[in-house]
Amino acid sequence: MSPRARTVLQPHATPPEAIRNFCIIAHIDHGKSTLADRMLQMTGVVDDRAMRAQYLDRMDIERERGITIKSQAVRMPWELEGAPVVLNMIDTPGHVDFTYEVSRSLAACEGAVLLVDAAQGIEAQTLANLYLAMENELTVIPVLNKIDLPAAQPEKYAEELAGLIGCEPDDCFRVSGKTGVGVEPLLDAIVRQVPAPTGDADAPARAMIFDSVYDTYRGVVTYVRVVDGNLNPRERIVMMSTKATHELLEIGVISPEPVPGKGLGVGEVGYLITGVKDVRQSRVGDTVTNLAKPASAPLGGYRDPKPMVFSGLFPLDGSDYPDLREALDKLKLNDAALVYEPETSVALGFGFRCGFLGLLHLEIVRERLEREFGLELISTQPNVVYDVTMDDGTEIVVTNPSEFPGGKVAEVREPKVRATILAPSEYIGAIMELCQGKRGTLLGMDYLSAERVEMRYTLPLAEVVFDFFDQLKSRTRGYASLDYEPDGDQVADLVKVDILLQGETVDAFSAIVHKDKAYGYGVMMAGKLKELIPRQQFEVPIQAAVGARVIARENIRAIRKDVLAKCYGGDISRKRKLLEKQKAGKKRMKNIGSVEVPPEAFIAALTSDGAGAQATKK
Ligand SMILES: Nc1nc2c(ncn2[C@@H]2O[C@H](COP(=O)(O)OP(=O)(O)OP(=O)(O)O)[C@@H](O)[C@H]2O)c(=O)[nH]1
Repeated sequence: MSPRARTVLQPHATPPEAIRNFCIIAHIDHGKSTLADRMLQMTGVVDDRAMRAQYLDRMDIERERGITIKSQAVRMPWELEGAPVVLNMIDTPGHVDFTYEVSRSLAACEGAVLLVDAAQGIEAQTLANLYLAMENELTVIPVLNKIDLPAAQPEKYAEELAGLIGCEPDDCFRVSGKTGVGVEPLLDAIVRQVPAPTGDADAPARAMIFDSVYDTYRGVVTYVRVVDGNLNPRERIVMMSTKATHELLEIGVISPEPVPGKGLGVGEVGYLITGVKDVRQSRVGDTVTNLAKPASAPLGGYRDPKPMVFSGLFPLDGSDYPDLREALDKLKLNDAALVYEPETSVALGFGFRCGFLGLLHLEIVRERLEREFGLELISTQPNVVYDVTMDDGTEIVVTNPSEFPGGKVAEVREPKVRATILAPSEYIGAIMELCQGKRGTLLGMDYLSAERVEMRYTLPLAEVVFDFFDQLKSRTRGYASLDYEPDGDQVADLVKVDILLQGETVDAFSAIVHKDKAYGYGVMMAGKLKELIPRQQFEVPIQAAVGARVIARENIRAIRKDVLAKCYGGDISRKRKLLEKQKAGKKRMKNIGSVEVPPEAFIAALTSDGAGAQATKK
């Protein structure tokens, strides 16, 4: 694969007419990173020897799981009919948890390559991303990928894709990111079809931050798209949402490694370094301007990252608590959406209540804590945020079930989402049944072709974050895909179910559930704990209760474990040894009242129903 000859334009001296800013949008696994790799190779940005699979996915976790968490922007030189051009490719994350980051990356572009796996067809995220691209008024180039696969059906899916975006099936490009077939014509099409950026070169500088990444050596690296004016090294800049000022220590482009330059002009995409150490000081969506000649208004679309899902994280070994705090402090530098505060649990000891964008975000954070910081953790059932209004008008925001007020509650509001589900039409019945069971409301249904249907629902977020995705997959044999976005909140009939061991509430197991599901949750949890908690020397009742009303009960029968039974003859030193051993074993136990529970029982009870398992790759 030899790169085509080209002239390289310098960032500060590139006229906007020669710039094309585009991104690749696709459902997870449809081959976005592979296609991006091929483009890097064909434009000569990465030579064949340095190429490694998924060049742009830098974090180890990303490469191992094959998902893209952080977007990156790469500048690629290209030439069409003798005219040099610059292609800025912005790689976007594909998962629902990161929709806001996707929307900011899209806002930095004029065009989008809509990539669809030619063996799979359109999926829920293809649609969600297409709608986002249309909202941002991007020119969409439809592309069918993986045409080298024997199972590829490009003709069939070209019809589907053309019907969706209103073009002719022949307008859909057919490529293979793996073999490189069709990629060169696609690069030419990007130059022809995607509009060049427009902006006022003489106006005060305005650049939008679409990503910011913490680098151990350089501090925060901020990715920006210049809309008006220009940014130059050593200038002082202002972040318009926080009014914080910084000096521009370095400004440049990524191609594919950082190349410092003399500045960025209208339409350019690049990075800046100011020496700040925390990504919160350089927020995605914010506008950067010049301190000496500031812009009067920021660019639109800025939003604070808002955690949607909360969970408690506790070290398995209580003495690791300071390490956990330090690890979270470090992770926060790279993750503006992660929030946490100390929490104490009767059952699990000292830990942190953490807020995440969604379940995948939770899993990634947890995995990084375990892998990069060597911590062993227990995480409690994830829950959403509830707004509770009391009879006397007091408002309480509940991020932890144990904070749910016991008094006179007037109203509880829970977040809801708009979900888009795509599946073969034979599964309509199964999907409807599932969504109804999850308190969903059908908003509409459309056939994309004779055998594929798009269903739109509103669902409570709390029902989606548990095992919804797993159930959807199993009921549709893996054929359905799901995407969702926040859609305000709704009043719901919710109660808190407590689990009591010998009359003591075990806070880690309290849950806020719909009234109709309280009984089911109580019976399930009591049954599970009965299996998991070893018998004690006295009878232990396990109860599930809503307020003072017990809704389910199990008993763990008593035993008397006589460790001295084997010890005949009365050898006192051996007796002592056995008693010592028993004492050491007891040390690891957590005490709930007088009931001793091994930590493993908590872990099993909290994880065995797969609450977090659905956050893995789609
Ligand atoms: N046969 C074939 N396989 C491909 C092609 N493009 C990608 N793949 C494979 O499809 C899988 C997913 O590709 P990725 O490039 O990681 O997909 P992605 O869309 O970037 O995935 P995320 O980063 O998770 O969003 C990988 O196993 C690739 O090797 C192609 O053109 N042909």
